[in-house]
Amino acid sequence: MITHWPAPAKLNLFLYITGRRPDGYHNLQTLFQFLDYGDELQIHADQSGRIQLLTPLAGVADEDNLIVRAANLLKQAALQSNRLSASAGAQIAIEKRLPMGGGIGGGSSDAATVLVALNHLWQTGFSTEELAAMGVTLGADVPVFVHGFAAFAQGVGEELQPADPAEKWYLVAHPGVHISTPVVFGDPDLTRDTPARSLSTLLASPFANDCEAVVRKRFREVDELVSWLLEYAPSRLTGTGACVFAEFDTESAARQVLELAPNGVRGFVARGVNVSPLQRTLRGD
Ligand SMILES: C[C@](O)(CO)[C@H](O)COP(=O)(O)OP(=O)(O)OC[C@H]1O[C@@H](n2ccc(N)nc2=O)[C@H](O)[C@@H]1O
Ligand SMILES: Nc1ncnc2c1ncn2[C@@H]1O[C@H](COP(=O)(O)OP(=O)(O)OP(=O)(O)O)[C@@H](O)[C@H]1O
Repeated sequence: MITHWPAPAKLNLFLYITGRRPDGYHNLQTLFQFLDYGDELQIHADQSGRIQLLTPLAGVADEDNLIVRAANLLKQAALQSNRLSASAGAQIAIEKRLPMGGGIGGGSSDAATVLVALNHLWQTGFSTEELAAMGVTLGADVPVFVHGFAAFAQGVGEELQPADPAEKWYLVAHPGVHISTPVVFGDPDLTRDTPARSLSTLLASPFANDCEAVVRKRFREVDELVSWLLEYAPSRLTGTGACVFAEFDTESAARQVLELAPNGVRGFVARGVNVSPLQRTLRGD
């Protein structure tokens, strides 16, 4: 019985905005890779009929917590298709390591891990596609975490195609500011007209993030952090921020720079991986 389930972070190695849909959502071309670093969940299935979160998150009501929402979503879908009895329940605890709202996918990854883990523990037999379809209702990034392979994503992030980018070492740093995703996507100066390109063209071009210019303009802390990291390595924003990452060939090179980080900057060093730690756990690797 698996009891410990990883919820890894992700990076958007590149992120381009190719247009805006009538409903206001943006069409993206982005390359997702996982990190071998993240939250860790302990999950025990029981017969209490209840989803119990043993470790509430500060500032997030339990019913809004993506962990609880994902568990309830799976349970409802399983009840409706007669795969589960109403007495099915779970106790879930999380060791939260990922900064919230950092653009490294913490909440989405927690949700995906709960979907995959409870589908396994409750033996509800949903396919990966079915879990991803449930997950996208919780957040645009949940499907990539459910599938568990590095991916080139298009549409609003739901069209996934497996990819195999180099597995570099990253210094991921948080400048200590909160950045709201809708505010970035709503900025009038956001670049929204980058021409769509093929994956092979994108892989052969320098990687960039179309959100970075407006985020650097609005947040001096991000601007300064990117400028500082660029002195050492190729560096940019992930998602809509606030985290930025710098890319290195070795772990020790990344750690050396982390030790020099200015006051107020929190960070960690992790390896980029193309198969997610969640997939490895499920496969028993
Ligand atoms: C930018 C990424 O971090 C790339 O990985 C994600 O697509 C963002 O995913 P997320 O934080 O889960 O965002 P969601 O909760 O799905 O969307 C938050 C808000 O951001 C805007 N939004 C989000 C995704 C998208 N493709 N276009 C948008 O315009 C919408 O206003 C939406 O209401
Ligand atoms: N389990 C959870 N972990 C983190 N945040 C959660 C969780 N449940 C709900 N939330 C809410 O979701 C918000 C966004 O959190 P998250 O860490 O997923 O953002 P993010 O890293 O910006 O995600 P993305 O990279 O997908 O944009 C938080 O500010 C918090 O209010």
